[in-house]
Amino acid sequence: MAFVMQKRIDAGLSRKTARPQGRVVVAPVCSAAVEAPPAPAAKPAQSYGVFRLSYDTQNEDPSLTRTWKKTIKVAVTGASGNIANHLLFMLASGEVYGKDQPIALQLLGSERSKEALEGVAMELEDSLYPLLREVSIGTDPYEIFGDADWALMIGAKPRGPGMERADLLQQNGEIFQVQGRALNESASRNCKVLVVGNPCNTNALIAMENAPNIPRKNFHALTRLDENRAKCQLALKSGKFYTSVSRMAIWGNHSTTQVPDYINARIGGVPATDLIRDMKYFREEFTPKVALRGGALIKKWGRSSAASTAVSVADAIRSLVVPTAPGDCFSTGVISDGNPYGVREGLIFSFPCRSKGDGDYEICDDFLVDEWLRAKIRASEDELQKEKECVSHLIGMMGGSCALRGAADTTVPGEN
Ligand SMILES: NC(=O)c1ccc[n+]([C@@H]2O[C@H](COP(=O)([O-])OP(=O)(O)OC[C@H]3O[C@@H](n4cnc5c(N)ncnc54)[C@H](O)[C@@H]3O)[C@@H](O)[C@H]2O)c1
Repeated sequence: MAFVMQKRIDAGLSRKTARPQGRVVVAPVCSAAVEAPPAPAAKPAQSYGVFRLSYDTQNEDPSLTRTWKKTIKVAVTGASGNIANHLLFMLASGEVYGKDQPIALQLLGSERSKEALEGVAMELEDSLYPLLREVSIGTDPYEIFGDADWALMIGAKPRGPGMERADLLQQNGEIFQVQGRALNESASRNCKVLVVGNPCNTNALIAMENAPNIPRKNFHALTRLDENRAKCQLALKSGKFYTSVSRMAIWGNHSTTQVPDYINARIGGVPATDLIRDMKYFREEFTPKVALRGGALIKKWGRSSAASTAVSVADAIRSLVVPTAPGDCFSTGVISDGNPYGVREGLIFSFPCRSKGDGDYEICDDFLVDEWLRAKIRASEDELQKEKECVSHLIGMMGGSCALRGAADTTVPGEN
């Protein structure tokens, strides 16, 4: 049921006093800020700039606010980075969660990006998005994840010169261990978590294993960009516009071992393999074109694919809050526990999924897996198992050794 959101002013204090815990500065109706009494638990992040001001939706255009839902809190890490620079404005505009969904953005940056983060908040202020009701910024994940309904984990360090993927796993794994613990402590118990920062599958695994208070099912790694790229390639090859491509699954890791599944894909409702009768193309061209697309883009433009990644994050979220069309699927990296395809349990693995639009999902169980596909899936699964062993010390597992040292680099070109 929709209801009118309201920031009521009682006894001269803003809604922030409604939160029992935390030491917060509150803004009285018409005078300078006063301090609320200190409380024991972790303090919530303070609102930024214009977002400290009070509002009352009863004074706003009722045709706009009448049907609004309760505000959701969305935490975004790496908020001053390239991907977030596109994504935040999509989130605030309502095109991701809906035009009736007010939103609070809680933005996490690193110590180095503090000033830039303030710049991002200023741009959000100046954009005057009606649905954007609160913005807070900070560098403490315990604060920024406070009560978050969604955590979009984009922030990660880039690979330094000469670093192997195994080093990146270690470096960024430590970030996701800390942030997983913070999610566990501070976020909503049903927080949905989408990890973008690479290596995203294993980072999501680390965050999940460090956040036992949040259901394992709620953790996702972004493979939607790969799905979107695969749809585009099938459109280019078939001569049919990309809106006609469905059931385009990505299996496995977000790396060059990913498996874009042409066997189950459809174009205009017809199996892609009926329309494109060219197995050599599928096996030798299609798969590498999808996996290497980011590198091709950098060669042309000198920039990484931040905009299309942001769009794919928006798509990934929408896939969970809007029901999946009958017979279709979307790809997302999720916990493999209990999957119907015999993939080893305990990995964050990309599967074809569907959703009723309630934030939850199920893994589709009706995808055909032939011998070729199975071998490819197995290779990606093996890689993820090795990645897991490389970070065993970050997820409370005993005795893993890192077999990826000196291995071929499978990071998607154009990404760290
Ligand atoms: N899964 C995918 O499909 C996909 C696609 C593209 C990029 N990526 C990955 O997304 C990540 C971000 O890409 P980008 O282009 O936005 O990079 P970027 O370097 O522009 O931004 C990253 C931001 O993260 C911040 N950061 C670093 N450590 C942090 C921490 N501990 N907490 C919070 N913030 C922190 C940095 O200060 C920086 O502002 C990279 O790891 C990249 O490889 C994933």
